[in-house]
Amino acid sequence: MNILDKIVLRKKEEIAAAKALVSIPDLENSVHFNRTPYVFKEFLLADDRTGIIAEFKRRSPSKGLINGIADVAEVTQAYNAAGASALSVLTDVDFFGGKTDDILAARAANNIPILRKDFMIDEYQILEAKAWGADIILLIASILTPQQINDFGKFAKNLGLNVLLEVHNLEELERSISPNLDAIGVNNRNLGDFTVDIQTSFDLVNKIPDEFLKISESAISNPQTIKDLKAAGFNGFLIGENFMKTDNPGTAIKEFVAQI
Ligand SMILES: O=C(O)c1ccccc1NCC(=O)[C@H](O)[C@H](O)COP(=O)(O)O
Repeated sequence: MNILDKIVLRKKEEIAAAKALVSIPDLENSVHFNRTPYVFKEFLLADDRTGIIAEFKRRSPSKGLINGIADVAEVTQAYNAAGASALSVLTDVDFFGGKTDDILAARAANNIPILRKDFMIDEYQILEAKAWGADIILLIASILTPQQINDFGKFAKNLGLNVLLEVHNLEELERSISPNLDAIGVNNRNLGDFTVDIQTSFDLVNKIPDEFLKISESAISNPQTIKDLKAAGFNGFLIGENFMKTDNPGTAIKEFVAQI
């Protein structure tokens, strides 16, 4: 069984446990549920923002422990102050060391969009994202059918959330495009074998219809790469490990931004 299959299998158990603990009416009555989410596009294209979606990531299947001590409010505030257009907060517990409280803490500390970064396979998770104060959800093409992408996208849009679709190749892109999406991200990491190649983004950028925001995801560590991706047509750049692996992710993003 590959890692994605393992993640999805465990995710089903995680969702069943969450449903038993917190009902849908409880989610709908939570403090953030009725707030109007930020519009992702406005922050991604703003002149005073960098296009960087800065990720809070403690660990990953490919790298193991990345940062066991960083404080989510402190780091995300520093990302925001450095000009991040949005924050990505991993909420997967077992494989990425995420917590529900991470989104709540990031929400309380910041006034820019937050992506709930997780493996979304059930509408319940979209309701959770809204209840926790997220603005954007991720739909990963390799674990969803085109019908699920369309339906989950519609469900999220009806809640006012922004929707980011993640693809890794042309076949996933072509079968997954739906009107219920705001942005399409090209993941430079192959989630099956963890190999990374920025060329994946350059190969796919012109295949993404211009009505969608274009995001390059993963394995970005060089400021020159941002310049090259921008020139190729990308609007956004999802970066996690490059900042989180340092002793001070806030300083790392500041120094990175000074060079783009
Ligand atoms: O990062 C992993 O090892 C990973 C493994 C399996 C599924 C997803 C994975 N990562 C999720 C991501 O998309 C990245 O956290 C995100 O794009 C940031 O990437 P990076 O800048 O390389 O940390």
